Amino acid sequence: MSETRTEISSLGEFGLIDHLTRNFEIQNASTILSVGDDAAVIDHFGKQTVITTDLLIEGIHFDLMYTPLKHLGYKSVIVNLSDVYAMNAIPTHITMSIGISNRFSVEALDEFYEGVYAACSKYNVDLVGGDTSASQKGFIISVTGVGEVAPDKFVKRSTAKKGDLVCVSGDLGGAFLGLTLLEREKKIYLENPQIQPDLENEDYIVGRLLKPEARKDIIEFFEKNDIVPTAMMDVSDGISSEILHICKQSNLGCRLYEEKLPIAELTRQAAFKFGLDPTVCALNGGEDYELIFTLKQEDYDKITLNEEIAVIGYMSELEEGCKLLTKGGNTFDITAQGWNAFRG
Ligand SMILES: Nc1ncnc2c1ncn2[C@@H]1O[C@H](COP(=O)(O)OP(=O)(O)OP(=O)(O)O)[C@@H](O)[C@H]1O
Ligand SMILES: Cc1ncc(C[n+]2csc(CCOP(=O)(O)O)c2C)c(N)n1
Ligand SMILES: [Mg+2]
Repeated sequence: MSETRTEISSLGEFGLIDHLTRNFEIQNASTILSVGDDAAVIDHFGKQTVITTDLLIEGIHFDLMYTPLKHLGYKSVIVNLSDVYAMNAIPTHITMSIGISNRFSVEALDEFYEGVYAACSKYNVDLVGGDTSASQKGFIISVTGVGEVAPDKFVKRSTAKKGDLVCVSGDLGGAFLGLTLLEREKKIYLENPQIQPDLENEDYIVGRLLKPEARKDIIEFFEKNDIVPTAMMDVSDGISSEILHICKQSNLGCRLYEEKLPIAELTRQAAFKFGLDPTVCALNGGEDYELIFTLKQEDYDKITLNEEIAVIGYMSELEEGCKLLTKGGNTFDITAQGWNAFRG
């Protein structure tokens, strides 16, 4: 960020909006009308439209003490696009609404929007509107994403079938360990501001928290290989919570295998350093923004080539419950211990 500090009041609300959106170029033919009117107009030319919205609140979803604004702008878009991909759809448009306190300067918001635009450009999404307001305390962000999908190719949570394979993309638990590390360093710093944060060799887990990506590649892989998952959702709260949503909504049980859970070596090492069980971090951590999905068994051969996809179990009868088979041969009930903003 530059050294100058421009007060938002010097631009006014409309001046600020013009300032923040002045250089943005439209990338999608479906964007008929963008920023500047009462609403945007989108024409999806015969495709179906998916729409999803997310709220991010300072102190609940992010801490500005260790979150650079550019990363926050990027992540705010990513968490939303992840929900669009989780419907097997391609995101095309977002709106971005912000509530800002007078702590923020125009330069600070420029930095946030640099991240927003970086994500839009990487994922070919147009920012077509939003809303801007003052907030008495804390930074509030609301993102709405719109995407398109071929008629009836969208994938719900409720349509898994007995015997289907349970799969997950990427690896799990890293973001939670990044958060654990940054919270620890924050506490040390607050107790003794002379001590510099010790983040050496922790780029991977910190990156998983602060700069997640959405799994566009997995949706493109499905399209290319003629795969339509039977059910899918994204992993924001932790896979234990997410698989229970799929089971409940599909009226089925499941059996997952601890040894099959994809956990990066760097995540495993970080867990041991904190005296935590990597499996528990992978199951309950949250903010992985990976995709969990179920597939017909006959699609197994098609996915073995993709190293970014792990088969972690299968769907069973409702009566069999939702179980985790441990490396030691024990069976546990999977419980929803994932992230919950309302837990006291
Ligand atoms: N205040 C609300 N009013 C109306 N619908 C809501 C409200 N809050 C959530 N929903 C809807 O409830 C469903 C579940 O929402 P939830 O936010 O738990 O799922 P999610 O989008 O997968 O989670 P995440 O926010 O972590 O991405 C979605 O269909 C969502 O649109
Ligand atoms: C300061 C701070 N506190 C907690 C967390 C952890 N966290 C925030 S949102 C979320 C899951 C998805 O939320 P939602 O379901 O609301 O989209 C998790 C695990 C964090 N990153 N920063
Ligand atoms: Mg979701």
